[in-house]
Amino acid sequence: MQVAKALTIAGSDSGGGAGIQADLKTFQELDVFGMSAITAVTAQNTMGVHGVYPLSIEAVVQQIKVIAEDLSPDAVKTGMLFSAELTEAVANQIHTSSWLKLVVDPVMVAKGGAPLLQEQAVDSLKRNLIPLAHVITPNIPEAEIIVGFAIDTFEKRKDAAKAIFQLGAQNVVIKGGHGEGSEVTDLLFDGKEFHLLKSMRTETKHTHGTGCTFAAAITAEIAKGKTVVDAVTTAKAFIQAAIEDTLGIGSGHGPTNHWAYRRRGAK
Ligand SMILES: Nc1ncnc2c1ncn2[C@@H]1O[C@H](COP(=O)(O)OP(=O)(O)O)[C@@H](O)[C@H]1O
Ligand SMILES: Cc1ncc(COP(=O)(O)O)c(N)n1
Repeated sequence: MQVAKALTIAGSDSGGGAGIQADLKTFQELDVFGMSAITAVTAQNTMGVHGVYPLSIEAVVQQIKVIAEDLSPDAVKTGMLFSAELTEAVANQIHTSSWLKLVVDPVMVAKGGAPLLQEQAVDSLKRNLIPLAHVITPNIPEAEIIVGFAIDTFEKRKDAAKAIFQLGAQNVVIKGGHGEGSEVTDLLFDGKEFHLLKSMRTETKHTHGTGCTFAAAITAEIAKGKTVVDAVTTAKAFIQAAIEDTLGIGSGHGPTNHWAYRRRGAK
């Protein structure tokens, strides 16, 4: 039996909707064996981030090294990296392990506003990690921080995708959750062409972990050998189902429904 394997290098969300937990649930739903290297533990629920406890560089590097020695992932995803030092150490390990199928979700701020990446780490992200990315998936505020200009029109979004491509990412997906209108459009730039992925916008407050889940679904599909366009298309359907079939749990911004895509028989 051929088993596709994916590794997530990210933060733990005790509330289970984002971070490592969202990634592993998504990998499993898409028939991919999931592995994790935890960068930070967060005390989090649907009301917000109540504590952030980064792990030591040594602890993070060792998790990645032992996976590299034994389990060779077919694709790797990064999420919350918290500091410049952790970002650089993770990038070094990915480079040393020659992991080419890398999906970078440049997590910066939680939906409730808590910082998950220190400001001084943005430089390290741009210098060390983005050049290794096969796919990068910023939301609009993250893309603005990376490129340093405001994205207030669709043309500017295209300019931002080109600018991030120039930093070395081979495929750039600028997600549209933070845009406006009755549709949500994600924009994929592969260096040559722009691809638009559209869905109806669901009016809901339960969008905790949408970015993590979307990037994890891309990673799972790439681990199975799918092209980037196909992987992003499946990921868009996966997250749309997860948002539409809401679980409605927690009193704040609740998690998405990681079962929804499979239960719909969409797989
Ligand atoms: N209200 C919504 N309705 C439908 N799809 C959404 C909605 N919000 C986000 N999405 C989708 O979820 C994914 C994550 O988008 P976004 O919210 O922009 O990222 P992040 O969680 O990083 O802020 C994207 O594929 C986007 O199209
Ligand atoms: C540990 C961790 N990682 C990432 C996010 C971002 O979540 P979102 O996908 O909602 O932007 C989070 N809230 N917690």
